Amino acid sequence: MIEINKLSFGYKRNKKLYDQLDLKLVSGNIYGLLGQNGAGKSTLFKIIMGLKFPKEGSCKVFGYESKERNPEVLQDIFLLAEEFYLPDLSITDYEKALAPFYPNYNPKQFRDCLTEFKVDWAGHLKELSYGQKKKVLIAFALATNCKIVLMDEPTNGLDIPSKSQFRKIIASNASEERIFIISTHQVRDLESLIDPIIIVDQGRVVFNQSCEQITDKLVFTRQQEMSVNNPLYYETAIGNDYVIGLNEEGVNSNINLELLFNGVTSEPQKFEEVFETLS
Ligand SMILES: Nc1ncnc2c1ncn2[C@@H]1O[C@H](COP(=O)(O)OP(=O)(O)OP(=O)(O)O)[C@@H](O)[C@H]1O
Repeated sequence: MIEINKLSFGYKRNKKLYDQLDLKLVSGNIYGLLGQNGAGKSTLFKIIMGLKFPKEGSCKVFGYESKERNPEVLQDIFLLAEEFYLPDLSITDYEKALAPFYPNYNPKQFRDCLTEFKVDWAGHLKELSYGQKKKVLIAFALATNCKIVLMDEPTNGLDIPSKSQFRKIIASNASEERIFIISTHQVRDLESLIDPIIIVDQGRVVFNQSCEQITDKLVFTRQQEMSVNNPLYYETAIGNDYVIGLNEEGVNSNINLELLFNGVTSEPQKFEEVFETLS
């Protein structure tokens, strides 16, 4: 549904942010997009939305080049940006102004989601806190029923109970026809929701695996709990060694996303080899 082929992009002429990027994203998934600050996550969203154009290669959404900004594509794709502007309107006027762009918009879904988030839908946007504004945008994004929903750091600014509500709401809105791509640094907020995991680093996708593939091939443990020979990656914390090893014994462990991210970004080749040789 989203096909990126040999895409190169840079803001400056002589400096490429992405170089020959290949990526295929299919419906029925809630992708987690991880990368260090400046890795290019927001830029990738802009390219998919047709807000930035590839310098080389292509980015196709539903078979159309995203740079063409085809209206049929735009009515089925929604970007919740990390930084956003909301006009000086009541929530209902905001809804009235934007909903007509989305043919599958469902007003009941919008109100139900706001009620779940404890935001009064009869309120005014200017009177809301940052977190409440974000909840309005999340609710609106879901109510558009767009087939592709891109969310840039959606849990930033949400309070603790809202983060688990967010996971619940996204999971209940996911379907075989939709693609969610959620970029985040708050991996703990989204553990158990995002799958597959994509990691971008230095202009390329260094990791793109489903959680099943990850737990099949890797084991996440503490050296004190299970002895791992030749760990792929380890971190020492107070009194503990957190380890990623090869899952040679067929053990079922929980993915430690923070550890995985640190491992893949510090030694991408090691992880690439594991997933290439074992697949
Ligand atoms: N409009 C712009 N003009 C020039 N450079 C830009 C522009 N927008 C982003 N960049 C640069 O492109 C790189 C990627 O930025 P981007 O915002 O896509 O990263 P990100 O992965 O989303 O980062 P973060 O996790 O900090 O939000 C950064 O080095 C940034 O400085």
